[in-house]
This record gives sequence, C-alpha cells and structure tokens, in this order.
Amino acid sequence: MSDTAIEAAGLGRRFRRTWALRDCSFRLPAGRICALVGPNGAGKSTLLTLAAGLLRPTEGGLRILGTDPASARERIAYVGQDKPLFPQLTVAETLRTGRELNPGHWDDAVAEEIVHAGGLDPAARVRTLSGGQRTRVALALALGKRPELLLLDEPMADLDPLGRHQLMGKLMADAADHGTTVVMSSHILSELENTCDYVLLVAHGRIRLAGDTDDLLAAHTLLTGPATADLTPHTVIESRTTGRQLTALIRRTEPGADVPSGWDAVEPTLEELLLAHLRSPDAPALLTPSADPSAGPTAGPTAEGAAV
Ligand SMILES: Nc1ncnc2c1ncn2[C@@H]1O[C@H](COP(=O)(O)OP(=O)(O)OP(=O)(O)O)[C@@H](O)[C@H]1O
Repeated sequence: MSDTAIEAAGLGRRFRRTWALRDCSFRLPAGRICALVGPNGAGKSTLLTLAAGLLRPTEGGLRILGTDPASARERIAYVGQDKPLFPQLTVAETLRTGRELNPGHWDDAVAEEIVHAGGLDPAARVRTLSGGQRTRVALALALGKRPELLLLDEPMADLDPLGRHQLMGKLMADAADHGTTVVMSSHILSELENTCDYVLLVAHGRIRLAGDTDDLLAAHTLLTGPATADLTPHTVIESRTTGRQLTALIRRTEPGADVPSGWDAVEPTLEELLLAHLRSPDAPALLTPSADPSAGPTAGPTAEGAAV
C-alpha cells in the first residue's frame, strides 16, 4: 500500500482556451481526511475528476495510490455532484449491482446501514427519490465499495442538517476504522473544522494552501491591534481596519519572529484561515512539508510560495 494517496506534478487541465487547473504540484499522504476548498469555478471538481481517472491532464501528471489513475480505478470511489445512478432500479437492486460490480471487496453492512439510516424503502425506485435520498444511495455505493481513496464532490450539499450530521459522522468513523483517504470538496467551512486534518485550497486553478491543518494553522497568526502598527517583516495575508483597530492574518516569515508588541495574537480557526485566503487569492501560496512533493521525508521549513 502506498503512503501517498495523491501526488500531482505540474498538473494542468484546459477546456478549450480556459485553464481549469494549472501548475498544481502537491502531495496528499494516505489516510488523511482532506478538505478541498475554493470559490466557484476554482477547479475543485476538475481536480477530483482527474484523480478519479475520468479526465486526462492536459499537462503534468498525477499518481494515485502509487500508480496511474486508470490503474487505481478499482481502489477509488468517486461521488460527483451529479451522482449518476440508474433511475429505473430500486434501492435494493442498486446495492445488489454494487455488490456484483465489486466482487471480493463489497461491504454490504455499511451500504445497508447508510440507506437504512435515511429511512429509505429498499423497494423504492431511484427515480422516485429526492435529491438528498439519491445522495444517500450514491454514498452507500461509494462506501460499500470499500475504497482506499474516497473522492467526494460536495457530497452533503443536498442533505438536510440531521442527515448531514449523521452521514458526516458515519463517514469519519468509517474512514478512521479502515484507514481510508477522503478528499471532500465543500463550501461549508464550519463543517470542515472538526472533520478534516488536511487542507487543499484552490483558487483560479492553482493550489494556494496545502498541508496538515495543524501545520497550516500554526504558520498563521491572527492579530488585533492599533491601525498604525508596522507588520513587516511578516507576510500579511489579509488586513482590515475598523476605526483605529486593525485585524490582520499574518504568516510569520521566520518561525520565531515576534509579533508587534501591544497586539493581541491568536492562532486563527480553520474557518478564519480559509476565509482570509479566499478573500485574498493573490496571497503567497503555502505548502507544508508533508504536502510538498519536492521536500523529502526530512523536509525542512514550510515551503512558502512553492506552488506559485
Ligand atoms: N467540461 C467542461 N467544459 C468546459 N469548461 C469546463 C468544464 N468543466 C469545468 N470547466 C471550467 O473549468 C473551471 C473550473 O471548473 P470546476 O467545475 O472544476 O470548478 P469548481 O471549483 O468545482 O466549482 P464549483 O464550486 O462551482 O463546483 C471553470 O471555469 C469551468 O467553467
């Protein structure tokens, strides 16, 4: 089993004249729960589709679970935004098809549990299900496949709040039990805080942040202080002034560098970190050592701007 789930090197994908992704180089270690975040049109779905082997790169390359995406197909489950299912099949027939298509590695119990928890009638035809109910069937198929890598494109978008909560819990517990790597795109930042230990932030088709959540948070400081203070030599990701007070998210240029005296300095929450970077898409990119494909296992300091 590879210790790297995804490794991208100079990955790019163009649709006609538009680059959906460009110059993406990063590593996602196996066994992590990774949030894939970015504004609409950033390239998240394109990245997931490339990883699933459903789309070919225009340039650069991608290794999935130590091999090429097509060869890894059996070990991956992908749930796209459109969640294609056979509308004429019943829920039970859909799960039976999942079992037949995945001989030897189908987990009936987890698939049954997911549809049962949603109160779905096994005899109901897929075409009669609501969007959220169809999502549940698609997730049941994906987890039932017992994949090593689970790629989810906004999986919870059409589920009700209780369903989201229950399914996220199930997903996380299941991934922890089986060491599954999960990559999940989402716009609900608050939901990612307690579930994801890895982050990929994409904007304008480029990787802006990549790495362990804890390392990314530790590399940043949220400052509140007088509007007149000088923030050099730190990298300012975002600063906002209200009256005489300034709030800034900075990245310490040198790990030990002091913050200005008289300032309130705290580690940002994941939501604060991501929002600041989403508002400042031109801030220097940051890859932590575990996400930097050019850094060895004994990588030194965080690779600032490595993906720019
Ligand atoms: N099949 C396609 N043909 C042409 N352009 C495409 C195609 N798929 C994606 N694009 C373009 O590539 C860019 C990235 O799209 P993508 O769907 O990857 O973004 P996203 O980050 O998933 O967005 P969202 O959050 O809205 O789902 C967009 O400009 C989009 O218009």
